Amino acid sequence: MSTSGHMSHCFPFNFTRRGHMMQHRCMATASTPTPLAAAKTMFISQSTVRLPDRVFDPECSTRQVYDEGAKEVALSVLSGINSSIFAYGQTSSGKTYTMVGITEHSMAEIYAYIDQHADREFILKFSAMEIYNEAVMDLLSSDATPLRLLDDPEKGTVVEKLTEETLRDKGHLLELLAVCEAQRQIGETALNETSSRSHQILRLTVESSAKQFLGKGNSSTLQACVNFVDLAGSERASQTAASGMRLKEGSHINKSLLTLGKVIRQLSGGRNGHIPYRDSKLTRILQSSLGGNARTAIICTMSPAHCHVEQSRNTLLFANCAKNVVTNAQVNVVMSDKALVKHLQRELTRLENELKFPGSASLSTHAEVLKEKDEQIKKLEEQLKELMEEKDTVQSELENFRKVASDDHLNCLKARRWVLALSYTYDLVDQDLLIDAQPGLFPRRPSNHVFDSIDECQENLVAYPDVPDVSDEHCKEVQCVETNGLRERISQESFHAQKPETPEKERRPMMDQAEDCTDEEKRDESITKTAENAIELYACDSDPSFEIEKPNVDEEPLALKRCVVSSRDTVLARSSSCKASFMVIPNSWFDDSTSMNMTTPPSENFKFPPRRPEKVRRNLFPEKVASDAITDNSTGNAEEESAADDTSRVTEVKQQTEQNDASQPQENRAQAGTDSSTSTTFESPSRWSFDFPKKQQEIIELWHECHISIVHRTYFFLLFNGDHTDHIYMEVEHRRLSFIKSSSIADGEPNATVASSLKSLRNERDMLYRHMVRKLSGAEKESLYSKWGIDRSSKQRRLQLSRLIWTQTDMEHVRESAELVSKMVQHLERGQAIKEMFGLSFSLNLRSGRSFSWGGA
Ligand SMILES: Nc1ncnc2c1ncn2[C@@H]1O[C@H](COP(=O)(O)OP(=O)(O)OP(=O)(O)O)[C@@H](O)[C@H]1O
Repeated sequence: MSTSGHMSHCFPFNFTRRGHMMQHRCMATASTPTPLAAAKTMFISQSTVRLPDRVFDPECSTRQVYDEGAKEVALSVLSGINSSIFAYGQTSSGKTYTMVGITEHSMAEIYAYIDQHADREFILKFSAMEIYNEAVMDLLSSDATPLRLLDDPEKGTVVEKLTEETLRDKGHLLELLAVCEAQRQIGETALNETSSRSHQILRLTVESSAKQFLGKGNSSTLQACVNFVDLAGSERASQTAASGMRLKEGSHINKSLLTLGKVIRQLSGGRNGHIPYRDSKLTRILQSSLGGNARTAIICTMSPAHCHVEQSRNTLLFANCAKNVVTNAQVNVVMSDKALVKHLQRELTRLENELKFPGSASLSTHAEVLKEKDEQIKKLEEQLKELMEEKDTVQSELENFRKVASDDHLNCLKARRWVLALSYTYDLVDQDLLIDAQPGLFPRRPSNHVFDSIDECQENLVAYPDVPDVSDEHCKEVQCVETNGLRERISQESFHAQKPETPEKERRPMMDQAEDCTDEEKRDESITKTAENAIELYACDSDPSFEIEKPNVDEEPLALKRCVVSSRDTVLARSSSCKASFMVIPNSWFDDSTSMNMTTPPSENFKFPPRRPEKVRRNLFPEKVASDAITDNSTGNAEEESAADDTSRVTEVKQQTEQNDASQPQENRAQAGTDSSTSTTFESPSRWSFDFPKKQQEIIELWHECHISIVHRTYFFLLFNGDHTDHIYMEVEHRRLSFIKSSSIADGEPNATVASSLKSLRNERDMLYRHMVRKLSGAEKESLYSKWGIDRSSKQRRLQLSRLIWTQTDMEHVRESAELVSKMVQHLERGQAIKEMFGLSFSLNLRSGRSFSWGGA
């Protein structure tokens, strides 16, 4: 590239077009109107690969520099992309020499391209200007008047009145180039005898259209310009020995080059802040080429002379910044009105489609949206299923309520029967005994008879006309039995003594008392007798061994006393009515709303083994039984054997009791006899702490076998935790459960009681299932699912959980179940319940406030 020998290197730096389409309104044309000036210009994005930066050695020809560093940029103009090629460097480093060669090669190739593309019509325009001492001069005009720079909103900076020649051919261009060269300010300096004293800008505008569309109104035209810029060289006055005019020129040159350096530096830093295009005419005119819609190549020239090392360094610094500048070159398409309308219509359709389907730009997006919707549908289906399950449960409950409501009358009648049983000695104790005592007074009924239906009950009432009808008010009497019956203690002797001899006229007032609910005392008196006896009978029948442990029955507290039976007490034996009184032990300590088992008639809850009352009677009244055996031959040998067994068992129990009393430490007995409050502790605390786990486990197993209410189990389990005063309650519970168990399978197979209990359990589980939603947090539920082996993805996991509660008898499961239920049941916290309610609550509780409610239910 060197011609004079003192220039050796050339650095072409290409400004690279990046980014995408920008609606850059720019017409890089002169002020002279062109045939396409009225048309609209569109900018179309085009991906362009950034050219590599190159360093050329002194021996490189200008052709090589052009080919490898400037050609692609220069020829971009044929594709509708603006381009610029700069030469930057110190004075006399070969800028002008290089740019002349680059311009010629470019022009030659442009014309060669035009020649090769006959299908397109090209229009080439040429303009030239120089900036001399900060004045813009038209190089194609003889007028030396400086031109003004105008800011056009569409075209950017425009040089006013700049001559733009439409080229006829290549020769015409060469002529104009010659004119420019002639017009340009050149001066002699110490470094260059033909030193350029101005910045020269040669501009070639190329417009091309496909010939086939020309004149049809729908053609589009590519329009772009290429600038060949030969900058004046930076110089030092000391080196150029400039003075006077040359010094002034040098000052302007340096000033404008300084601004160019600032702009390049600013642009290379990412366009942050103000870019001082307007600080010089050079940067103002080249604004679009430096940081706008153009591809740009900068050729930096340096002198190898050692004395120019500082200038060379500055040139390299400039080049280093320039290579980082990024421009936004676009393909400039000028469209006719018709073509523009067509294009805009297409664009409108596209935008409408985007509006119709927002966010659905791609198939992948569609798939994602569909997947999301599917998941939402699945969740909703799951929720719907759970809601349907809840609805079914509630419906079934509603049906139960309705049934209960419709059976209300039935229940009252059943309660009436029970009250009758309580009120009349005829049926209170054992009709067999009464009949035996006063034969003929009452018609005989099967000793173990249990009413199976209300019809039978009514028939029975008809069959016993002496028994007055009891109003529905007696339904309330049932409650009295529970609330008051246990408070009073009636002498067994007086009760027993009055019972057989009570004449009908004496019994009648008792009946009146039962009917008169306004007189509570009288009612209590008549009913509580039977209630107490019922309790005693219960204890009697459950486990004789319990009696053995009792050191002093007379001194036992009331609660205990009612659970302990002496051989004398058992004379009351059981009757169907007695059995009723504690057959209605609530299987479910449950909400009133679910207490259908509460309304279950006592006689339907449990049924005695058919032969059992007879056996008890035989044991207790062997003489009477013997006489009965004479008059009633219906009893067989088996019964006699059984009676003998029972008799021997009672005898054995008595013997054991005596032995136990004898072996009991004196101090214990003394204490038991003097301190009734502590006499409930049958065993020493140390022994009880040893026996408690065993007893507790037995009770748990009995709960399981007897299908006892979950809430009851939970309540009991949480309340009684090994304290020595718990002994009595646990003993009572144990006996109660033992009795229920033996009664429920008395016939060798489960009776209706089991089904009823199971139904109650199911209802409880349903309630648990519903309450889990509100009472348990998501984390708690998740933890339980995993702990109890429930598949967390299962749709019925909550239902499964409710079905697993209290289904095992191992202590860990029991404890977890109790904790879980306590969370869901109101008033189940420790301390809110009283232990006493477990000791003697054996009577019917139709509307008792003691029933536990579900929180929020
Ligand atoms: N590659 C080259 N081969 C041969 N001669 C060259 C070459 N480059 C430059 N010259 C000669 O060097 C001299 C200075 O070159 P040129 O005028 O191009 O420098 P310049 O950088 O334009 O100087 P200024 O900034 O002062 O205008 C000219 O006589 C030119 O012919």
